[in-house]
Amino acid sequence: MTTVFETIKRRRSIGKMTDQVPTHEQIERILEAATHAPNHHKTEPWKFFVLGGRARVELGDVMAQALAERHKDNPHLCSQASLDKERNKPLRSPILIAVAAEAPKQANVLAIENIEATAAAVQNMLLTAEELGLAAMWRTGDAAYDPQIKRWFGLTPEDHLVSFIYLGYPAIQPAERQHIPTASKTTWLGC
Ligand SMILES: Cc1cc2nc3c(=O)[nH]c(=O)nc-3n(C[C@H](O)[C@H](O)[C@H](O)COP(=O)(O)O)c2cc1C
Repeated sequence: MTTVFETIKRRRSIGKMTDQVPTHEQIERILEAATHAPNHHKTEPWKFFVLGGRARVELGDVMAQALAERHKDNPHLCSQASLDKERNKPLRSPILIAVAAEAPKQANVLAIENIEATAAAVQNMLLTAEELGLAAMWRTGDAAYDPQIKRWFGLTPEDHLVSFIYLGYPAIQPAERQHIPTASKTTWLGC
């Protein structure tokens, strides 16, 4: 039986995936794991958009349009090659899950706490993907913060796209990663 700690240590971002599509059961398990994340005021602020097949092509088209719009005053920053690159991004994996944090609906809820809860949900998803033997990668980039992209998902400008999770089966082995020792990040007080 693998422990949570072992799964945490084994998880790595994997950017290259095969064409094999994860099953609905696998995706549903990943979504369920997300909903067990801690969240203040029990807001459960997350929303998930599972994209496969043509939906990824449609998102890529909107991402390319949004890129062109962002650079409309400096079109030289927006070559055909960069538009094509942007359009192809969602095709890097067979499934893409966009994870959003809703803007607060109650006065006592802080936007940052909804984002934090959703980030915890994303980590649950990455760990569950790891446990299922899938490859996953948390990506953002300018598209995640673009109001036009949010609108395409039916989100408001105040909602936050916390993660595009690229999901599939690994086509590569992740490279070694060196961690900064916790000692240099930690201050012990009173113990
Ligand atoms: C908020 C956030 C945004 C990220 N966005 C990107 C991204 O746009 N592109 C990318 O290649 N990786 C992105 N990553 C993944 C990191 O590059 C990756 O987690 C880091 O290199 C550590 O590698 P590991 O996940 O294998 O431990 C993002 C991670 C987080 C937490």
